Amino acid sequence: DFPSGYTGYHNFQEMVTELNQTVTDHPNLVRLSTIGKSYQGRELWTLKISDNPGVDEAEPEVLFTCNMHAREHLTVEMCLRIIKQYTDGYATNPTIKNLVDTREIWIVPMVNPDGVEYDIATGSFRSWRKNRQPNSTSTGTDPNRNFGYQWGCCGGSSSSGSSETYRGPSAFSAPEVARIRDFVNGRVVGGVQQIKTHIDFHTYSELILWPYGYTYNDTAPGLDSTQASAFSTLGRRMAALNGYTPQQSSDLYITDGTINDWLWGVHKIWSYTFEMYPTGSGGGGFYPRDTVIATQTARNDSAVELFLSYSDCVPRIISRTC
Ligand SMILES: CC(C)C[C@H](NS(N)(=O)=O)C(=O)O
Ligand SMILES: [Zn+2]
Repeated sequence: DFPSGYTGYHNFQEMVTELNQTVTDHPNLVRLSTIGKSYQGRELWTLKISDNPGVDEAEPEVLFTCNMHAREHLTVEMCLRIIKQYTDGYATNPTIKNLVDTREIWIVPMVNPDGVEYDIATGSFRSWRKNRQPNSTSTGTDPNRNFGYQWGCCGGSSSSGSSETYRGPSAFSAPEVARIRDFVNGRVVGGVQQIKTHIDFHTYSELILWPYGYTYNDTAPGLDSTQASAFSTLGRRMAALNGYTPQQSSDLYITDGTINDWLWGVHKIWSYTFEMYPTGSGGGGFYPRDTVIATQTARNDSAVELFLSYSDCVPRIISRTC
């Protein structure tokens, strides 16, 4: 489990307990489901938040994913913060009520539960990143290099099984990644993808990132200048609220097979990565103590609210129609 100084973080079971409590507290606002299992058989729990959550209403859908990388434990806390804000806040905050009434919000708080449990299993952190799936030479596929858009195209991942950015033997070879693929593909209803926007929470560096990651070019097939402008405008507006640095993903470094590139490249979902606190190893790097959880998750409240407000039509932020 988490060592002392870190017991405020949620391990897999504590996260599940929190989800079950949310269902108990807000039965009319949430539905708990699983999109399948991790490599080692842990459920990939998914919470839907909306009015009439048992009904697929004709409302824009929003996806939040967290803890894809095992050691990035602050991110499961971010997904739990969003769950708390948009359920506990429903009765008292009219802005939150309106967003919940007019959107369907999907949250996957722990995309990589096997990696999370491995990282904390000995009581000392192991700096684990990947999933726990064996490969030909080592263990672990990087889920954020295993998605099937421009997979392995561009030097933004590794073919070596021991690498931290091992892309896997083929796209979607990681069960956790294949389950996200299946869930998102399943949200195509009547030929129309219902999910309009997505944020993938990572740590660290305090950045807001948008596609593409596989190329340095601002525009590329499937991403024109108007779309690039909408991505950057919303990214900059959110960064003004949380103090992160906004930039195209590849300005950080080239990556291929990421969730952001697949969600946009294949589904035209406006997909971002938030790299949370700290900016550098001075703040504890991947392992800030649990005393930062409350402030560093609440820090994103207004950015998430703005994001949800534009989730029906992101181009509206540059005065375009959908
Ligand atoms: C989303 C990309 C561009 C950055 C991310 N950085 S992290 N969270 O793994 O350190 C990653 O390498 O997957
Ligand atoms: Zn990460």
